[in-house]
Amino acid sequence: MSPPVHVEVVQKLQSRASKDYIKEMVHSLLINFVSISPGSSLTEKDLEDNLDLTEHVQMISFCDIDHETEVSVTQAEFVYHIYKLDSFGAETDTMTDSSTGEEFAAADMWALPSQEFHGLWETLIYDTKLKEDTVRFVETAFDFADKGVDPNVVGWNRVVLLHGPPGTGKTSLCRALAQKLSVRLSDRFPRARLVEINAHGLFSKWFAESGKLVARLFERLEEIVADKRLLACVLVDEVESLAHARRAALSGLEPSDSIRAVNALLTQLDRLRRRPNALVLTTSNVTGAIDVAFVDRADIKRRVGPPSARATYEILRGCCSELMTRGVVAPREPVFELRLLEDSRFAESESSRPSLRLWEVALEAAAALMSGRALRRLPFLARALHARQPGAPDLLHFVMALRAALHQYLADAAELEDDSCPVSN
Ligand SMILES: Nc1ncnc2c1ncn2[C@@H]1O[C@H](COP(=O)(O)OP(=O)(O)OP(=O)(O)O)[C@@H](O)[C@H]1O
Repeated sequence: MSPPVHVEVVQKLQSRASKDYIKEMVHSLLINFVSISPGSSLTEKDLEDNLDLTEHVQMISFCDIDHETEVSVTQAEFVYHIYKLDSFGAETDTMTDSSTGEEFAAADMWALPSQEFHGLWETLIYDTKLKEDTVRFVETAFDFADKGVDPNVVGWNRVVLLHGPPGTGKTSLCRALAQKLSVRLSDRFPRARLVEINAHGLFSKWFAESGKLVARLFERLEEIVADKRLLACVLVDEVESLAHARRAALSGLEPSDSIRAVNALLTQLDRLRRRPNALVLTTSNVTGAIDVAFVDRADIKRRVGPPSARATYEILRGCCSELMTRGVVAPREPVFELRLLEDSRFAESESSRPSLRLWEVALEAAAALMSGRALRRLPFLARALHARQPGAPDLLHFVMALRAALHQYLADAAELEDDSCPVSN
């Protein structure tokens, strides 16, 4: 039997309807469809003919984790996730250094699913199964925890490490993953939080105070995880900074307080990962071994690299579509899916020309190992510097401007390298 299709339904904040009522309405809509396309969504505009639905529903999305191709509705089993997005944004947990009175952000905290991360999952494009695998790993780990599988017999844990070069989407993927889990696991965990620990900040300044700060931070975390029906995702970005701080302390460059603080943080994280409702997410820009024993134990370790040519094309295609939707590039015309270009054997026609030029830009950018972050900046540079006419450029002109922006970016990066400065991606 094929896996169910997960249908994610965002309920409007002001709607007071019950989840069951919404589920029934959405189900009655879907059974009239012939097939469902995983990864696609229905926005309010698509639903505007159905007044009942538009009163309560903001968006319906079909999850692409379990299916790659169209699913026929007659054969589909639907699993519904009805949720509202939290619109309060991050709550910053500030701490005060008692010796100087200075405040600094020790952690940011979001209630999930959050408005801020809505749609983030879809914007991240990898052509390996990185996103899907990561969700499955974590879901399996929660399932093992639920069933009481002894981790000493079958090795598993809920520590994720994403490592790779800067700007490749590691932090974004951790946030998107936490959001996705808060939706998919909402039966088990009706409440969810994401806590981002500013590890770099914790250890960069107040070494003497760090130990106390860590202790206070974890007291708060303990309060959060004490609620067993709450999914607590704790993100530690640039986890290698812990190893650096420890090494610096060991070599006598930093006061010995710092080593105690780093060790305290690692011990606390280690304790946290044993809580059945906690998930520890870590990222690192260091690709080799990170000398932090705690991270060594992560079962879920994945390298996140710069986007391939295919993923690059998809990222730029999404940027072009967004700019056409907003009228920055006009008129609206199709940017072909790569699959369509391949089906037509890359034959050039009036309508395929912009897509073919875009594919050439993607090939060049991927060959230069350009990061996702740098790619997402190219359209802005293209419009600002290389398509400067007063009116909106058409798609073909805009793609040529993208190519010019890419060449300028590569030339600037080469110059920076000549000056032996690290290139910021
Ligand atoms: N594969 C990708 N697909 C789509 N967007 C991407 C991809 N990789 C990076 N980006 C975009 O690049 C930006 C930076 O991503 P993010 O900060 O998550 O990267 P990172 O790897 O954590 O970087 P750093 O290590 O420097 O913090 C985000 O806006 C993200 O959407």
